[in-house]
Amino acid sequence: MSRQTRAVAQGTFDILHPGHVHYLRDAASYGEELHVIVARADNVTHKAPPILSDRQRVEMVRALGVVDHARLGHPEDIFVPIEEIEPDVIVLGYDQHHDAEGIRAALRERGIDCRVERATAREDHPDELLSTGRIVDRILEQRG
Ligand SMILES: Cc1cc2nc3c(=O)[nH]c(=O)nc-3n(C[C@H](O)[C@H](O)[C@H](O)COP(=O)(O)O)c2cc1C
Ligand SMILES: Nc1ncnc2c1ncn2[C@@H]1O[C@H](COP(=O)(O)OP(=O)(O)OP(=O)(O)O)[C@@H](O)[C@H]1O
Repeated sequence: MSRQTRAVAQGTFDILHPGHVHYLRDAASYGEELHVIVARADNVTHKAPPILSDRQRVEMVRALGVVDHARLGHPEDIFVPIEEIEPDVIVLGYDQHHDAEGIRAALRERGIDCRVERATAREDHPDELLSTGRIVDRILEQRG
């Protein structure tokens, strides 16, 4: 029997919101099995560090119905989990700072045969806060 096609999504996933659910559903539509790599807090250097622990963020992502497998990322080399998962496609988030061409080049260099696609954004709705940063700001405004 042929194996299921694997899609990979990745991110910090600190304080889950419907934007995360949209991304993971979109990523899941690229394959039959969705694997999620949760960034280690030590590697989140491009924005404020996550509020919740590595362990808690992985547990919450793993509990989502759309997710088949979730794991904590590697401490140093983001391509180690990719080599282990052997995905058919990596789906970048709509606003993820990673450059798709740069990732494709790194994959080629390592001999990994895998597509790189970009997910769509969830449309803003007046009753939704679709950003962890904005949720934290709202908490500080209302409870700080
Ligand atoms: C293909 C790919 C693999 C990744 N693997 C890891 C990893 O092994 N360990 C890790 O800490 N972060 C990993 N990341 C996450 C990024 O390093 C970065 O922290 C992540 O995009 C979080 O940013 P965001 O929440 O703003 O999207 C990976 C990202 C990509 C695109
Ligand atoms: N509104 C949204 N629509 C679609 N995808 C989203 C949305 N918000 C987050 N994502 C995606 O979810 C993944 C993880 O996002 P991340 O953990 O950085 O959350 P965030 O809410 O964007 O954080 P912050 O507000 O701190 O920047 C990223 O790939 C990101 O593109």
